[in-house]
Amino acid sequence: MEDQLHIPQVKISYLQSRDPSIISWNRLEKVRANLHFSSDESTVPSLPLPDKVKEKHVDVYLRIKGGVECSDIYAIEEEDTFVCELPETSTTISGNKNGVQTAEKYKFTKIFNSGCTQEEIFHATVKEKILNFINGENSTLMAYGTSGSGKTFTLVGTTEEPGIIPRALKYLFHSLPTLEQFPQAKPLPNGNAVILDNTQKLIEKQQSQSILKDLHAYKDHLLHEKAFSAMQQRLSRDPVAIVENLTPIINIWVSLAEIYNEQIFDLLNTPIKGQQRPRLKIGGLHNNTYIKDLKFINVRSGLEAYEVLQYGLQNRNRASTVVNMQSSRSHCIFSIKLVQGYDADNLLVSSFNFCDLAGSERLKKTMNVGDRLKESNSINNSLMVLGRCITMVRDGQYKKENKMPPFRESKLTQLFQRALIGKEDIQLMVNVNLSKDMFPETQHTLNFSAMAKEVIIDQAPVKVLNSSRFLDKDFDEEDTRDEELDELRDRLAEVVLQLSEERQQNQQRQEEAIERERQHLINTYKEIINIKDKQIETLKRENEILLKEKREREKAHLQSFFVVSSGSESDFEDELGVTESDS
Ligand SMILES: Nc1ncnc2c1ncn2[C@@H]1O[C@H](COP(=O)(O)OP(=O)(O)OP(=O)(O)O)[C@@H](O)[C@H]1O
Repeated sequence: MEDQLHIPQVKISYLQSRDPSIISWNRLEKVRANLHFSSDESTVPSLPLPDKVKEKHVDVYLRIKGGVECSDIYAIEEEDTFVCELPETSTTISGNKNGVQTAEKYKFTKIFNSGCTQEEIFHATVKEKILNFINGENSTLMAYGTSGSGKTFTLVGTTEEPGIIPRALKYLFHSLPTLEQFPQAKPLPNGNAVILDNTQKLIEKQQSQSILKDLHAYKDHLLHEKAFSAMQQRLSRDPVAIVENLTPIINIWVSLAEIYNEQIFDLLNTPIKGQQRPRLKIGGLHNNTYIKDLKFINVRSGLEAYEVLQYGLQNRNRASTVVNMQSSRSHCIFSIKLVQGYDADNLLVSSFNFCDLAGSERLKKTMNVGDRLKESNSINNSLMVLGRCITMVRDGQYKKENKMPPFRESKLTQLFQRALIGKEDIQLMVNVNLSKDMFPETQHTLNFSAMAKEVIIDQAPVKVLNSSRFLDKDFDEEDTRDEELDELRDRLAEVVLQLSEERQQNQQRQEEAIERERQHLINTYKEIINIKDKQIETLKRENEILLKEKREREKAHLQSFFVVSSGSESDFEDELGVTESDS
């Protein structure tokens, strides 16, 4: 049985964008770097290839939010073990629920206490990865945590305390020589690159200049510029990496995308006035998923890249919620692409993705309604899918379970599936707020990170020196099929949404009609009751008159009878007084 499971069964997925090396989850096919040299190899100096990376686990860091009072149920042992005392009713990750007070231990690559500076965090996490990036390795850093736990602060930071991204940009550009005025090669979304002709060079230059010009019109632009130059000065004493064997072509490009309510938008694409920002689709190509039509902007310095980031961030969906005044309502992906090489046939593209995930939220706590509630549902759902994918990848690696993680159930996991299965370098920055009232959220976050920490990265980084022969046209057929599937899927989602909206509207209409009918009946019955009340009043009055008349008649009758029998009217009056009071 065991042996049968190990027979590779490579099935071509027509749901593109699944990594073809995924055969089953207990077996990840080993794919070795695939280098394409079309010209005489002896005349082309080869690009540096990293050594085969030893099997290792995903790096998971824990950052404890500063400026909040920490609950005393938490403790840090050494620099990598986080201890959490669980109340009797809690369930541990190992499934314990025995009514005994237990403590759960969580291992991290490193724990950053609330007093750690942004600089310390950068040095311990991303700095080394930047060198791997220059060597052609892809890398992803994801910031995960509940809303308000400090994800954006860790990645982007503030003008006084710049985060990992501006520091990474500074470090990257200082490790490279001064870049050419005009870009020579541009990355394609599908992972390849093309050499630009003179006209294209001009167009690309204009694109980046127009974005920078737009940004310079913002009033707080100067603040960013000052903060970045202040930071550059502060870091100028830091050792700068010496990178050898750099190629004649070196270009850096950046992009910024957001996944908002399961729709992808290009934050560097300013829509024409009055129009909505277009929705982008996911494309798939062999072992690569990418965002189609995402704009990449050429940058020549850390400052330029940082400015482009700031430009895009102004367009990000943010809103004030109960837990965070400036809550990010979307997952945001800032990508840096490095294109290096010699000529059209020898280009290498590496990417570094920084992913600022939207924070998970407890709906009860956030008390969100309307748009905020819709966003919360979408955020929580995609994070749940991320958790399920990580758990299933980990179970596949350890328990040899043969299940396909549900990558396609959310745009986020679809885009990062290659990194999530451990075939590319991925780091997770887990942000927690250890205040007492955040206990359930913190425990959930810790359990998530424990799963992620166990995922094995078992693949040497794949390097592909592309040839222009392998550009778009070769993949047209696959792309078209993908596009058709994407369109069908989108159409289906739209129809489902439309149906559910119509059902809701119908229900609302029905409820309104019932309410109207109810009100009508109430009013009708009220009127009937009014009329009846009036009739009763009239009857009462008539009855009283009749009674009075009758009494008058009887009185007259008695009077005449008395006069006839006794002869005195006054005697009758006296007698009547007695008679009336008696009666
Ligand atoms: N380590 C820290 N030290 C000081 N202030 C912090 C720290 N972490 C976060 N903050 C502050 O807390 C607030 C919320 O942080 P941030 O916006 O980064 O949270 P987030 O996790 O990105 O939230 P969301 O998911 O809702 O966008 C910000 O004002 C930020 O400056």
